[in-house]
Amino acid sequence: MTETLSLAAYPPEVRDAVARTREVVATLHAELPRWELIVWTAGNVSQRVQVSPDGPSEADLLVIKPSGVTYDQLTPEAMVVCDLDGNLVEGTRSPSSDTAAHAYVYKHLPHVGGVVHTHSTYATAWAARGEEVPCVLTMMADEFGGPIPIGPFALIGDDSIGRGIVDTLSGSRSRAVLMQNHGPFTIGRDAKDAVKAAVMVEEVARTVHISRQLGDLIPIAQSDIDALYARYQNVYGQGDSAPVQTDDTAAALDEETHA
Ligand SMILES: O=C(CO)[C@@H](O)[C@@H](O)COP(=O)(O)O
Repeated sequence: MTETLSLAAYPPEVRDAVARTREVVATLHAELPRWELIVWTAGNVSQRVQVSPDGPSEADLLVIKPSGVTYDQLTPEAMVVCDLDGNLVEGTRSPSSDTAAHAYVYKHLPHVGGVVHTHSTYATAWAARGEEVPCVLTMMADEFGGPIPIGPFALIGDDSIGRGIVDTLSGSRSRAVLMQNHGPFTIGRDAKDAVKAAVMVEEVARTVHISRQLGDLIPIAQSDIDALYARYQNVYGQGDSAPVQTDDTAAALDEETHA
């Protein structure tokens, strides 16, 4: 944590957005124990706060939980606000130890509005082997557009985890990456979308793990993966749950549209 800035330096509409985001991020942290994605304090959720009406920028802020605080204490007031260089903007406690990773993702992937990190059991077991989860379920094609990739081993404390996340996801349609020997990080158009990806990556990691113990996995043809993913982007649900679009997704959709 470096210099402390003040939220008073930001216009009222940003301060209001921070207050709303505190509520969202505090509420979403309760989803991690609810879906059994964490033990003790081993997980965190953040959401971007855009400071310009023109869209996301490196001047944005993020709201994240304080480090090492149990989830029963994570009220909106307990949340911490930082800029994308990790500077504390508002908060009485130290931000999550993964703040630098979250901030790096927001800085380098402007379409990302939410980031989640857990140590969920099955996804982390795949990370311990440095093995990507192959795309053998239609739900994986829907949600992740392919396999769940592995990111490099990286020590916590600087932006190396964030760099590993961005380098891995920039070449993938997946909204989840398994950082080797560490665990899953997920991204989304907002924090709720990233929490959904965290729930789904643990579900598919468990299913594929169990299936592989019982026999050989059957791959899904790439053309079918592409069709399932494109459908999920355009048809599933009420039209408001389409996952965050990466450059690859946008290109795939463009190809699909003009095929
Ligand atoms: O993975 C790690 C530490 O290795 C962290 O994500 C985990 O302990 C949660 O830390 P925070 O309580 O968010 O600082």
